[in-house]
Amino acid sequence: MVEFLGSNLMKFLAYCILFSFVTVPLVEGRVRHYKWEMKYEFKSPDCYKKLAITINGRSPGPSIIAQQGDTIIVELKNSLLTENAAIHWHGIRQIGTPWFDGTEGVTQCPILPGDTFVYKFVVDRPGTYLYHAHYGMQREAGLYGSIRVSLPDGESEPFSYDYDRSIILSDWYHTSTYEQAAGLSSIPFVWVGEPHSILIQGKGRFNCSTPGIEAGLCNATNPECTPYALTVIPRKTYRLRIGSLTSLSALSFEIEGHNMTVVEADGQYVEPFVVQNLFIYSGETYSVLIKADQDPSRNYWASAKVVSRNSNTPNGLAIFNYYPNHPRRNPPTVPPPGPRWNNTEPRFAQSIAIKSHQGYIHPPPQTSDRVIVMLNTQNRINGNVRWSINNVSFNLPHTPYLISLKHNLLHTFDQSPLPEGYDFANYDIYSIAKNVNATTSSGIYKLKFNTTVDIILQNANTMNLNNSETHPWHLHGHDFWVVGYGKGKFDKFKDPKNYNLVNPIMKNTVPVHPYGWTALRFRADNPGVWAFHCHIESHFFMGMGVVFEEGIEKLGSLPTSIMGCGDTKGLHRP
Ligand SMILES: O=C1O[C@H]([C@@H](O)CO)C(O)=C1O
Repeated sequence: MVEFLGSNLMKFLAYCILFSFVTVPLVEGRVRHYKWEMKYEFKSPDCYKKLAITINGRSPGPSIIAQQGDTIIVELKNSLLTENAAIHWHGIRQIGTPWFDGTEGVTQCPILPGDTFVYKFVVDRPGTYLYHAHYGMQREAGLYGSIRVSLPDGESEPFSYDYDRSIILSDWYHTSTYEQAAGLSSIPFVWVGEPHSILIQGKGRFNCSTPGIEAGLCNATNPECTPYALTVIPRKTYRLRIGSLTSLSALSFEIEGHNMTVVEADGQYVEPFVVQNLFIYSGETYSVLIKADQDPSRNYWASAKVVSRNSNTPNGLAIFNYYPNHPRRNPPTVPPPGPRWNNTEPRFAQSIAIKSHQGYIHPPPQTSDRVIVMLNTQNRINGNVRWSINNVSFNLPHTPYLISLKHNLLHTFDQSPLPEGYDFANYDIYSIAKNVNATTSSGIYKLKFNTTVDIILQNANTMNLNNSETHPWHLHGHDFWVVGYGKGKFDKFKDPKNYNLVNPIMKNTVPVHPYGWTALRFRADNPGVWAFHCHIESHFFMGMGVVFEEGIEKLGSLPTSIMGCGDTKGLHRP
């Protein structure tokens, strides 16, 4: 009897174990441990020598290559000698770890020179993500890299390819972070201007014969500025993961003679669509499939051109290299000129074309609990040029919100609520900004936990005649559904009726086009404090952002490693 029971019990247990394996795949992944050191080093990414911030000697820094469910540990040593730092993991939602979002002033104190800070978080979804500095304007100095998260073993994607490659597009200035930041906060205002070069995977080419360039600073034969070569085997299909971490520029990317099929955006599968050139804004990532199906006896140009601004920056060039041609052999053709900078139509069209992949639709909630309209304007406040949301320009406090809110240090930031909208009836978005009564604030939007929030980003004219810019807005801690784009002034009665609530794409960064509006919907379901801002580095520096708080009461105690600055001094020593 005992024997009988025993053997059946064994069978039952074996069945349970087997069953649990079948229905609940093991999601717990590996731990991937990185040891990084940030330093200033002289680099010549576009042949011109300049101080750059490197990670382990490189800019772009090392890639994080992981699998869904892995835990990433980055031991980050700040060897910048005299400068603080922080790194944001862009597109990683930090569920349960809001303190490791890496946003200085919002989720942590800066990492002091000489200190090592340990970031630890789970990459819970497959896709293409980024990391970059989130302190002052350090991203401009080259502190960034890419994160690639693959599917768990045995799972497949809704498309196929032979090889997987990643590139980062960026823009590059010969002025330093300090010259830029000081100029932006000076009276009179000194604008950062257009970048000197566009870099493709950290390589560009400045014309060393430009008049006024000091001898010895620019060397056209420096191997550091050899164009990046993407080597391909004829007839194979490549998945190219493209991320933009420009400081300012909106780009159009293309590979001469090759179509690109867009399959992923910001970590979400999209219904595939074919483009000749891809518009990409700072903070966005895309995966495109490219078949190496052209004449294999030569190389082709890959080109990134500035759009949306009347820029004199030369196009960034790389070489799409057909093996076995030499990777440094220039293509026999003139690089493609790219689209006209001021034609917004194809950019709107691309935005509207992106839909969630049919097999991967996460439908949005059909209604929202709160609508916040955000009018984006450029203003002058006390003589400074600033950007404002509903006439309020954002000021980052010295004590990070996450710590202030959790430890009731409420005197550290403005407590008055921020405006939910703007008096649209009386605001002319086509005229030079007239809202002279703009103010600054470090106030935040408190969102009720587990509610659905709509944000309407409304663009307008800047302080210059006939000028409205493109702003890529990035939300930390969430993906949002992009439920609508429009031209002109948003109509709160008419436009919501045309929202796409069937198959909208989810993203973490989205453009608001010149004189247009973009509508987003998200669930406030991730306890923490999250920045939402224009990803143009100078614009965020000039106040173009807001902060959301949700569910903070659900968080346990904060790690003491994020403390030490402002009014948190003393909190970090128990
Ligand atoms: O914020 C900005 O300031 C300048 C210009 O509007 C003022 O000189 C510009 O092009 C921006 O994007």
